[in-house]
Amino acid sequence: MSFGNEVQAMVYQGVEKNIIPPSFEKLEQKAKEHLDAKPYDYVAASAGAEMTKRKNKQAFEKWNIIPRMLRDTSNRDLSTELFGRKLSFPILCAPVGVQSIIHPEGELASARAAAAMNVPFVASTASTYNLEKTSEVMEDKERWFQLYWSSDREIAASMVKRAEKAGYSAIVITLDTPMMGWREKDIDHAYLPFLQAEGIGNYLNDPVFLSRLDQSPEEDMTSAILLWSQIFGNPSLTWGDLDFIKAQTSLPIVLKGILHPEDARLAVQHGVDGIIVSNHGGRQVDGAVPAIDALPEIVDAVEHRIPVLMDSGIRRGSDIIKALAIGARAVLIGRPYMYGLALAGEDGVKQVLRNLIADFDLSMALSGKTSVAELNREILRKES
Ligand SMILES: Cc1cc2nc3c(=O)[nH]c(=O)nc-3n(C[C@H](O)[C@H](O)[C@H](O)COP(=O)(O)O)c2cc1C
Ligand SMILES: O=C(O)C(=O)c1ccccc1
Repeated sequence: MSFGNEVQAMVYQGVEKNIIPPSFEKLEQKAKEHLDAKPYDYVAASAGAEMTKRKNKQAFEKWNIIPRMLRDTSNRDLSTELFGRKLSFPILCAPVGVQSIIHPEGELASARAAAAMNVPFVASTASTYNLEKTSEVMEDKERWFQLYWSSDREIAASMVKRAEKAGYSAIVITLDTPMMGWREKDIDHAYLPFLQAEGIGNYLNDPVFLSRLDQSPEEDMTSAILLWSQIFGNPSLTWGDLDFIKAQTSLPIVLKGILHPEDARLAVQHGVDGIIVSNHGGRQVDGAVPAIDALPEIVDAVEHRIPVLMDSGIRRGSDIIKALAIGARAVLIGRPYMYGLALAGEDGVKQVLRNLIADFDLSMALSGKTSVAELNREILRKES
C-alpha cells in the first residue's frame, strides 16, 4: 500500500506511540475514563436534554457524499485562504475556555500543538492563561482572539487592543453566550470552575478590570471573582454596538454563533469580515438547529460577500468535506482537541489534529477532489 502524501505517512509511522484513538467515540470514552466527572461533564455535556448535541451528529449523517472517479487525485492541496492569509488546512482550533480544568498546561499546551501543526488557534476570553502568554508560545503562527464582550465595554475594548498588540490576526466575537446555557450536568455537580479563579486569566492582568477593583486579586481574589461574574456577559448588546468594537481595532471581525440567514445578512450589512455558523456545540440553546443544516441557507444569503466558517459536530474528515462542499471556507473543532489535551497535553492535541487532517486529505482524494476550492455541492445529497 502506498501513502498518498506526507500527512498519511506521518500518521502510520506514529502508530505505535499513539495514545489517541483514531475513532472520536473511543477518544471521548478514553477521556471520560481519565477525567473526574465534573470537568469531563463540563466539556462533554451540552444544554438541556442535549438534543442539539445529538442532532449535530445526526445531521452530518443525513448528508451523503457522492464520490467522483478517474480524476487524478495524486497531488492535493489542503490549503485555504482567510482575510488575505493562507492557511495550510481549512481547520482551526475553536475557542475553548477554562482548559486548565482538564490539563494543568491548559491553553498553552493546545496553542503549542496548534502552532506545531500549522493550525490557527482561537484563544478564548475565558482562558486560564492570559492572551499574552498564549501568544508567546505560538511565536509567528496564526492565532485569533475570541471576545466575550463584557458588560463593561471598556474591558471589552481593552482586551481587543491587547490582542492586536500581542499579534492576534482576527477578533472573533461570540454572540450566543451573553450568559451560560442551562447545563443540567454542571448544575447537578454545582460545578463552576470560575469560582476557583480558573478561566479568568485575561481579566486578572487587564488594566481596566484591575482599575475597577479596590484591592489586587492577590490580596482579594473573592472580590475579583465577584466582579468577573458581574461583568462577564452582556445580554443588552444589539447590532448597533458593533461599531464600538470596530473602532477599537484594524483587525478583521468575525461573528460567531450565527444560525439564522437573516442574521447572516445583517452581519454583512454591518460590515463584519466573516461569520461562524455555530450552535456552540449544543451548549447554549437546546433544540437549536444543527449548524450543518443552517449552513446552506446562510451560504446562499451571504452570496460570497464574506467568508462563512462553521463548527459544532465536526468529528471526522468526511464532516469537513461536507461543510466545505456546502460552502464553508473552514471549520473549527472544539471537543475533539479537548479530549486530546486531557489525555496527553500538547502531544494529544497534535495527534487529534494530525488524525483529522489525514482523514480529511484521504477522504477528499477518495471523493475525487484535489483541493478545497474544488469541493462544492455537486458531490452532496441530503437524505430527506
Ligand atoms: C468546554 C468548552 C468550552 C467552550 N468555551 C468557549 C469559549 O470560551 N468561547 C467560545 O466562543 N466558544 C466556546 N466553546 C464553543 C466552541 O468554540 C465551539 O463552538 C464548539 O465546541 C464546537 O462544537 P464541537 O465541540 O462539537 O466541535 C466551548 C466549547 C466547549 C466544549
Ligand atoms: O462553556 C462554554 O461553552 C463557554 O463558552 C464558556 C463561557 C464562559 C466561560 C468559559 C466557557
